[in-house]
Amino acid sequence: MARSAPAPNRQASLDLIEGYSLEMTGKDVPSLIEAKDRIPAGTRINVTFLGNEDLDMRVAAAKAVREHGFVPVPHLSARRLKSQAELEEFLGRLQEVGASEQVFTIGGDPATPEGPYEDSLALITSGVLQRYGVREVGIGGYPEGHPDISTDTLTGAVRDKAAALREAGLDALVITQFAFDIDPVLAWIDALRSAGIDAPVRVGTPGPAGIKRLLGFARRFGVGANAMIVKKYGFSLTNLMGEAGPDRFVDDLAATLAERTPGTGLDHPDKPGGVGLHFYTFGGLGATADWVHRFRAERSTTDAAGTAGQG
Ligand SMILES: NC(=O)C1=CN([C@@H]2O[C@H](COP(=O)(O)OP(=O)(O)OC[C@H]3O[C@@H](n4cnc5c(N)ncnc54)[C@H](O)[C@@H]3O)[C@@H](O)[C@H]2O)C=CC1
Ligand SMILES: Nc1nc(=O)c2c([nH]1)NC[C@@H]1CN(c3ccc(C(=O)N[C@@H](CCC(=O)O)C(=O)O)cc3)CN21
Repeated sequence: MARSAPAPNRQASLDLIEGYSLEMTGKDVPSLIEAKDRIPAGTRINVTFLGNEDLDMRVAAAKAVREHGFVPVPHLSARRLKSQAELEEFLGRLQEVGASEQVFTIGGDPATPEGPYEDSLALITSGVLQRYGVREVGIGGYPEGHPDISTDTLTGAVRDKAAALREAGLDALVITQFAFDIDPVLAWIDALRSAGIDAPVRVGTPGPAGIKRLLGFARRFGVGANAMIVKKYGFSLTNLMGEAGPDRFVDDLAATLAERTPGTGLDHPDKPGGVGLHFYTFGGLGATADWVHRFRAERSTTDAAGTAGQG
């Protein structure tokens, strides 16, 4: 039986949303330019490394992120890199545009590697990243597992990557696969902390988007979306028209984290032990930026007593 979340806690929701990060693809530069005035300066924006983009597009996207006053976090997809030379070319060009300090290393969807890197650990231990000014490395986390990879393998991989980053003197953070259900996310954060990993966690969160599109990505990436889960999230499988936003997901996650030992959980997402949000902008950067503004406004209103009340 699903745990019922505590009553919404406005301040906790506002704390959790602080310092959120966004994700865009190499094709989303027009969307970034359209939305740039509604995204807080200094926001971290990840740039995906998908099969249907090329290096020029990825470098141009990271450059645009930097030029508009945000922090670019380019993805390095281990299995999609054809050689060390390609990795060095990509990192060199990112460094030239001031976009190599923070990267996100990811295994890469190909079933077999296209080059020398089997997984994201191989990129971290290659010794190449530091040579191009990389200071911080994001790694993936899967509260609900992965369709092609066992949970034991994934757990071992997070541990090995965190250890390798510590050894290499690189900062680490974990960005989780998106979810519609906070229970597996909270259990996964507890397991990470019990394993002694205090890297900040950015919880993957679906930005507002069409319900059909959300379900399409959930199916493609192995994210739980049964009738009970999506009902808690705020939509119904019997009506796939319309849009859904993460309002309840963020409120429930924030209120639950806030109930925990003070000083854990809701610390700023860039501090060890902290938890923040990473939005997968399936419906567009602008739609996600607008959603954040509305979400904040609704929770910043003061009640009759003139204070930002609880719940
Ligand atoms: N969480 C996210 O936001 C994203 C996740 N992914 C995908 O998640 C998967 C895991 O990536 P990481 O967490 O960096 O794992 P990883 O690179 O740390 O690898 C963990 C283990 O899974 C194996 N593995 C990695 N990719 C695989 C694949 N495509 N098929 C079968 N086995 C694979 C590795 O050999 C290793 O033993 C990759 O397929 C990656 O493309 C891709 C983009 C974003
Ligand atoms: N296992 C796994 N693989 C992934 O590639 C992946 C995840 N998980 N977790 C979430 C992120 C987000 N990802 C994506 C992938 C495509 C679009 C997207 O908007 N695609 C456009 C056109 C293609 C493009 O713009 O690149 C689309 O309309 O599908 C967004 C986020 C990839 N990601």
